[in-house]
Amino acid sequence: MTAYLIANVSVVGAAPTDLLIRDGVVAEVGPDLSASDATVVDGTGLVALPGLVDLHTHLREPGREDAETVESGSRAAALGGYTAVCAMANTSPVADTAGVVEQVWRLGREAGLVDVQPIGAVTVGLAGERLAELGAMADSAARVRIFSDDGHCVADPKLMRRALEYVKAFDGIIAQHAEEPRLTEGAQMHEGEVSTRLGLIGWPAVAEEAIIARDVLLAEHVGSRLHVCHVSTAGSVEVLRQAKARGVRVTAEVTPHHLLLTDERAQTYDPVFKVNPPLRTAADIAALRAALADGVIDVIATDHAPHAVEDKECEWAYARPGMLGLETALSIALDVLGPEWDLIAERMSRTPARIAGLTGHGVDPAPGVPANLTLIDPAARRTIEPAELASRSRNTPYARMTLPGRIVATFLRGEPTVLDGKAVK
Ligand SMILES: NC(=O)N[C@@H](CC(=O)O)C(=O)O
Ligand SMILES: [Zn+2]
Ligand SMILES: [Zn+2]
Repeated sequence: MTAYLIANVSVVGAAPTDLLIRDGVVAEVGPDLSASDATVVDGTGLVALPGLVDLHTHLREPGREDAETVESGSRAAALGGYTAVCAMANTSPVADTAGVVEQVWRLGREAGLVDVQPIGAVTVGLAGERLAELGAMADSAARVRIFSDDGHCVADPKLMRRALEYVKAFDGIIAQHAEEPRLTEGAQMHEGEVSTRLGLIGWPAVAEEAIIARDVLLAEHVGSRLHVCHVSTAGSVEVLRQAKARGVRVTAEVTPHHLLLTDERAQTYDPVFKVNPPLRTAADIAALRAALADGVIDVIATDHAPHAVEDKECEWAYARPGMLGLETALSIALDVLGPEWDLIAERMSRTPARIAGLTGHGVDPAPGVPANLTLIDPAARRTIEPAELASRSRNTPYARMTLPGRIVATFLRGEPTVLDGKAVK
C-alpha cells in the first residue's frame, strides 16, 4: 500500500498543515512532515474535508444499466468528492429483498470507488400495499438501516406507522418521499404563478407539507426515526422546525438544485429541469438556505437521478423527473454557502454519515482516523460539459454553467480514487 503525504493543505479551512496517509488511516497531522516512501501531493491552496457522504443516490442497477451502473455512479461520486453513497431502492427489480440489497452492496465493493450502502424498500415492489422484508434486509450482508419507497410516497398512514414501529427494534430509519398522491395527480411542476401562466398542472406545496406533518406526528407517537427526503418548501421547513423543537426524532435533507434553481426554469420547457419534488420559488429557496444554516435541515443530499436520453429528451409531459447531482453538489454548495468549510463538512459529510450509521466516514482527518477524505481547490472555476461527466447519463441542469470549486483528489481508506481531478480507475 502506497503512503501519501499531502503537503500544505488546509484541513476544513484551518491554517495549512501536512497530512500523512499510511495503511488506510491518517497516520500523522502536523507541519513539515516527511516520509521517504510517500507519494507527495501538493496541497497548496487546497482544502481537505472528510469524504462527502450522500444519503440519496439513484444508481439504477439492477435494471437500467443504460442510465447508470453501480460502477459509473460510484465513479461520478468519487469525482464529486464522495466516499460513501446510499443507493435508493427504486431499481428493477426493486431492492425489497435481502438478495437485491446484497447484490447492490457486492457490486459497490467490486467497483471499490466509494462505499455503497443500499437503502431497502419499505413496501413490496414500492406498491405501497405490504411491508417488504425489512428484517431480512437489516440482517443481510448489506446491513440495511435506512428504508425508503423513494420515487413514491408511503401514503397509507397505517403502513407508515407499521414501518416506523418495525425499524425501531434496530434503530432503523424510514426515509419518506413526502408527496400526498391525491394532491399531485397529473402534476408537471410547482403549483404557482408560473404553472398558471404555462397552463401546466401544478404540484402544490401542501402536498409535501401535509405528509411531513402527518409523519412527524406518527414518528413522535411511535418514538421512531423519520428522515424526510428532498425538502423543497418554506412550509415544510416550518413543520420540521416545530417538530424538532418538540424533540421528534426527525432529520431532513435538501438537494443542491432546490437550493439554487426556481420554477422559472420550466419556461424553457427543457425537461432537464423536470424533477420531483419540483423546483419551487425564490422565497422557498431563501427558507431552505436559512434552514440549512440553522440546522432545521440537517444535510445536503444529491438525489442524483440519472435518466437515459430517450427518457429525458422528449416532451416535458412525457419526460421522467430527476437530475444528476453527484459531480456538481460540492460546487453548488460552495456557490450557495460560500467557503463555510465547517458548515459544508457538517451538512455533506459528518451529519449524513452519522444518520446512516457509516462509521469511518464523516470524521475529520486526525491521527488514527480512516483516510476517507477529499481535496478541493476552491479557487478553481469549471464549466460543466455534460459529455465530460462520468455518469452514464447527461441530464445535468448545470450544462455550460461555470461553477466554483473543483475536486482535486479523493481518498477511500487511504487509496486514491481521484488524483489530479481524474478518476484513478
Ligand atoms: N427525484 C426525481 O425526480 N426522481 C427520482 C425519484 C425521486 O427521488 O423521487 C428518480 O428515481 O428518478
Ligand atoms: Zn423522491
Ligand atoms: Zn430520489
